[in-house]
Amino acid sequence: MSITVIGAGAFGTALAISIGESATLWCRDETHAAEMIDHAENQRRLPGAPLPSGLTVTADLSKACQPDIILLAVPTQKLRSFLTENAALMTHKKLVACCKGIERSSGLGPIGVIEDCVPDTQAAILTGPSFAADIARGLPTALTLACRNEETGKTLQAALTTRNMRLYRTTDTIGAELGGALKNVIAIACGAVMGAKLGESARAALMTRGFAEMQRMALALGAQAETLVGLSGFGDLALTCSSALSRNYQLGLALGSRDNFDPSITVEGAATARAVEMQAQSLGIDMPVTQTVVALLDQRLTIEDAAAQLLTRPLKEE
Ligand SMILES: NC(=O)C1=CN([C@@H]2O[C@H](COP(=O)(O)OP(=O)(O)OC[C@H]3O[C@@H](n4cnc5c(N)ncnc54)[C@H](O)[C@@H]3O)[C@@H](O)[C@H]2O)C=CC1
Ligand SMILES: O=C(CO)COP(=O)(O)O
Repeated sequence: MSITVIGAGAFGTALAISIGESATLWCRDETHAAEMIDHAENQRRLPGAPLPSGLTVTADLSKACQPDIILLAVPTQKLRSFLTENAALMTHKKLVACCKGIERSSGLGPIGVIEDCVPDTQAAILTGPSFAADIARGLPTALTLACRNEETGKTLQAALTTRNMRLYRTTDTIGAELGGALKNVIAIACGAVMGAKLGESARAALMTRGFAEMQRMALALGAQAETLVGLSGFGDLALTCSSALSRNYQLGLALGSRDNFDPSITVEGAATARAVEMQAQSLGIDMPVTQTVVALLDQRLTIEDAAAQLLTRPLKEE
């Protein structure tokens, strides 16, 4: 079955590599597309990962959008502008969000954004613990494919499972979206703890209390508890909070150690933290770790003050 991947970033390229010769990889920049074809590699975004010989790389969007299944691997905050501009090409397709975040302007997850921009579509999300570099190297990974329509979910699960990506299926799109979005915020917090050398015990505490607030928010918005303890929630939280390969964790490390961080790097958790903080406030949900991350990002709090603030909150039951 032919499949198109929109977005020749690290993740889109890795997905296209794993899908192999039935994949078309669309890149918005013609020069970049030509470079990828010449070098059989995406040297800008995923160096060291050869593109399989049958993989089609193109900058021609109408050519790329022929297949019925389209994977959208652009950052969450860019998804709306891409879809708004190109909605006509996306209508009646099966659109699979391959991004993790909450849109800052609307508070919607990727599926909500897709449904807003392309009403005649069946939207799904592919999420879970998986670094682009691991997928591209053929290392084993397991992800969640969430789609409200069970039949479409089964079709996508079968079409997108590859020899190194094992897909589990759920109809709980809210849980899958929120798990992937919220874990990035907690990963920033964990990176900050490690960057400030506050210790692994502190990181484990933050991961656990961060997971508690992920669950509070997700359940309040209608997610199923089982989804949060699955690959898209706990699974991705564990990966992202413990690996220096994660860009969200790297941003946290930089905040904690007061180092500079390249603002061009895709870090979904920063915008998501702000979107989630606002939503939590309006819903009356207690999310102290997320609030602290926003304060650190805005430089309203030092890491030392942040730790002191979290440690001196009123004592409570677990
Ligand atoms: N890199 C990774 O290991 C993983 C990334 N993801 C998710 O994948 C999503 C994308 O991340 P990466 O590929 O890593 O980022 P990236 O920064 O490597 O690539 C982003 C891509 O989106 C394209 N893009 C940006 N704005 C666009 C627009 N308006 N229209 C069309 N294309 C646009 C860029 O040209 C670039 O090719 C994020 O939501 C991330 O959380 C998920 C799992 C693993
Ligand atoms: O989502 C990811 C792994 O599952 C990638 O995390 P980063 O976006 O923090 O690099």
